[in-house]
Amino acid sequence: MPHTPVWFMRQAGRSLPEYRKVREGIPMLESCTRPDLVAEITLQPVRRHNVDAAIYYSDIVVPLKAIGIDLDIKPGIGPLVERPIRTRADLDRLRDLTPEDVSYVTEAIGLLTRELGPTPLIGFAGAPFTLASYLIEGGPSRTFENAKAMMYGDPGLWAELLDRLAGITAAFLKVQIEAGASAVQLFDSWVGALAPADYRRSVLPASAKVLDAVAGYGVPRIHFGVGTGELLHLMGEAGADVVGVDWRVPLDEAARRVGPGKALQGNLDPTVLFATPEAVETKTREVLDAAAALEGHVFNLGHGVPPATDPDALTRLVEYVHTHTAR
Ligand SMILES: Cc1c2[nH]c(c1CCC(=O)O)Cc1[nH]c(c(CCC(=O)O)c1C)Cc1[nH]c(c(CCC(=O)O)c1C)Cc1[nH]c(c(C)c1CCC(=O)O)C2
Repeated sequence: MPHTPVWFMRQAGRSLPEYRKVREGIPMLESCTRPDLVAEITLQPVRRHNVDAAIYYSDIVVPLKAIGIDLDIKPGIGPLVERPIRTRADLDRLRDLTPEDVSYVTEAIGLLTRELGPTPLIGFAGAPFTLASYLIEGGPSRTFENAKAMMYGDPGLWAELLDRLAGITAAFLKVQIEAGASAVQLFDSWVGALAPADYRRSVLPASAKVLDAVAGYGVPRIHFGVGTGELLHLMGEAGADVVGVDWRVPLDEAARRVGPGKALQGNLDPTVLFATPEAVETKTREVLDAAAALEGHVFNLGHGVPPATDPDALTRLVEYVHTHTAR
């Protein structure tokens, strides 16, 4: 590529008026099962911002819904699970995922790879910890008290739950890759709530199982979480090719923590987008300078695009990264 590649987590979605228009009256999870709508929403930010990759429009809870978990996404709140997973008997509700459960994904990716041409399509899934946090808590949480109660108090049950989720997640990523996704991202958004020793013991084996299950396809595997400064080394150890970094750790320091042999993705603070264009450029320059000596860099925000972002700020940012990293 003649410049540093750039895309944005949550580049599709509420920051775009064209997204709000096509989603009118259609619930989030229903929209994820309609291949024509999925393709259109995935393509919207590619057309508008000239980003270097599309990310498949879906949600981390889609594979759980597909195997029959009773959950919904409430606007402004997030995923809510009717009957949380708390006991060994509850594990029976987490059956394996088959390609037939998510045939709309295969169909949508077929449409997308034809439309996208050479532009890569990034598939994704939620990592076992982050999925478990929603399943056990029953919804979003700041403290993860129920999830941690299981992790600390019943490590056997916890390990079985995470292992089952790893199988579902791996199957879901395989469907996306076999349909044509050219890279995958494993979102462990909330894993920064853990201390390194607990991550190593209670989470790393399940995430490593997912990453290992798709290693043979040869597509780049990105692994991302928020607030993971103290976990970066271990997240690299879990096996990804690219480690996503939030805005709290500069990329040169992140590279020291992750160690050699990996590319990094990130890490502009998303809320910088609410500042003046000059401030966005200054902060972007800082990210690019910190990335100068990396083995590989994919420019991104340190987390998802906030819904209230002015889309023009994102278009300008892509242009800035392209022109200032031109080789
Ligand atoms: C934790 C998490 C979830 N979902 C996801 C994560 C991991 C990424 C992250 O850390 O942000 C992943 C996700 N969800 C969505 C995408 C789309 C692809 C893209 O990045 O452009 C991706 C990659 C669409 C979505 N997922 C959701 C929306 C908004 C729903 C809507 O438009 O009605 C979109 C576009 C809903 C959702 N789903 C989830 C939350 C917290 C929310 C927000 C609730 C709200 O604020 O309304 C769970």
